[in-house]
Amino acid sequence: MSDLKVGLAGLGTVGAAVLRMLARQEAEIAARTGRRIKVVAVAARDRAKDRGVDLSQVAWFDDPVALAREGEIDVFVELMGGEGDPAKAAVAAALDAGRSVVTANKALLARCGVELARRAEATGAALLFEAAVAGGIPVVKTLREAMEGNRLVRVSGILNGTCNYILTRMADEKLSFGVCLSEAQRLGYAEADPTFDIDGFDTAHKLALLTSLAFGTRVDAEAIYVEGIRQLTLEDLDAADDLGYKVKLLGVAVRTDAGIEQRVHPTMVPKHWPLAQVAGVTNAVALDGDAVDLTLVGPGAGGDATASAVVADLAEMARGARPFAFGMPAELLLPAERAPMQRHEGGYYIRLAVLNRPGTAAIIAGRMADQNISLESIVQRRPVGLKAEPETANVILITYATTEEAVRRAIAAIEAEGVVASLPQVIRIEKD
Ligand SMILES: NC(=O)C1=CN([C@@H]2O[C@H](COP(=O)(O)OP(=O)(O)OC[C@H]3O[C@@H](n4cnc5c(N)ncnc54)[C@H](O)[C@@H]3O)[C@@H](O)[C@H]2O)C=CC1
Ligand SMILES: N[C@@H](CC=O)C(=O)O
Ligand code: NA
Repeated sequence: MSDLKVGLAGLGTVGAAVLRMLARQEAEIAARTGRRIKVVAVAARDRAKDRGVDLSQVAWFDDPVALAREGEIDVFVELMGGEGDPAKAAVAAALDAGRSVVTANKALLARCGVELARRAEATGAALLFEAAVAGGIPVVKTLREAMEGNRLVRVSGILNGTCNYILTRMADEKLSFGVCLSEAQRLGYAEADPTFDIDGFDTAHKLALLTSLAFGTRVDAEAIYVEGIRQLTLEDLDAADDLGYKVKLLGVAVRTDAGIEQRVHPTMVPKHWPLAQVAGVTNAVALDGDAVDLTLVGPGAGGDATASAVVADLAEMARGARPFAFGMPAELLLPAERAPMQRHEGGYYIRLAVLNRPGTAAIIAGRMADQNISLESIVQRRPVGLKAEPETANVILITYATTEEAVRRAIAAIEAEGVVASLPQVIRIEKD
């Protein structure tokens, strides 16, 4: 059989790792798939940089779109990143020319995944993106191929390695947010613009793709309620620990009577839950079907972990597989009814920095009661480092199950009483 000729645009953390992995595994992959996978052309900004492989026989393109459109290739691999051009133009050019595409670019797919899937179908090309969701975990393939017999009810998990790395090191080693983020960047986990990670958008992009694969709906990132981890303090992580929880940034998509609820936010999970044990750059995705519940755990970011998924997609292409990008023809994907976040139900952690005055606790309890919110606990914690009688105190409330709407109303009513000194912290709780 002829070689599978690959053109690769973007030779950064993931692109360079893909080159090295293909070189390392060449014979093994050829034995398994019956074809050699050969990178014959690349587009990269820095020709001089050492990527640990010999690129002297490879054609260089300055313009990734030209590589995608004109390169003598069977498959175009997009590893530049970015939700717009040149990534979008290059992927579209390859698909329009009937060349299959492998990409790790969840930002691009979350914005125009359905459009790109349509382009692929129009020319008979494939669009594979295992690396775009939870790095090395084969969750896209699992949802596309292995859960057909199930009606999925919920898809959830830790989908961002950078955030889980930051939260783990902050909680375990009491390191500052900034130190942990810099380390995640140094290790190649973070996006080129790390605000995508820490403000929750990267998790939302991945969740949007999982939702489409799981529920057969059109990718709809706009429908996702998103909060990141930037506002979390060591004090919150400590308080959660004292209460028997770990804080994780979760992405959750769940069928409800009102439609599909999609949300990304820091979440307190009981310490004994397997999810709470998922540490560092590791990701975990739970797929809850009517017949099978399963959880996939593995490395969510980093060069080799992500390259593993890119190379698996290339091997699938070498075998001749041409699956639909989202598991079914794009025209059959349905628009999903959006369940509004205000109707979300669950427990809540609420930290209020309040003026240290008699009667404040009664005001808080009263406004909560007005909204029919039952409190599991109410604790006053002295702000970290303060020894003298403080002017403000942190009051931490844990609620029993209630609605987002009730919590927001109660907090607004407490703020209106003039006893709150700074913005309240709200963390949703998942319980047994
Ligand atoms: N780093 C990770 O752990 C993971 C990354 N991804 C995704 O993989 C993609 C690549 O990520 P990284 O390798 O981490 O990024 P990176 O920033 O290390 O590499 C991107 C490379 O693309 C090059 N590039 C950008 N624009 C270009 C252009 N116009 N022409 C030629 N080259 C261009 C850059 O110079 C850089 O070398 C992104 O879409 C990212 O979201 C997905 C999963 C995990
Ligand atoms: N920045 C992302 C990379 C993988 O998708 C992450 O940290 O998870
Ligand atoms: Na994956």
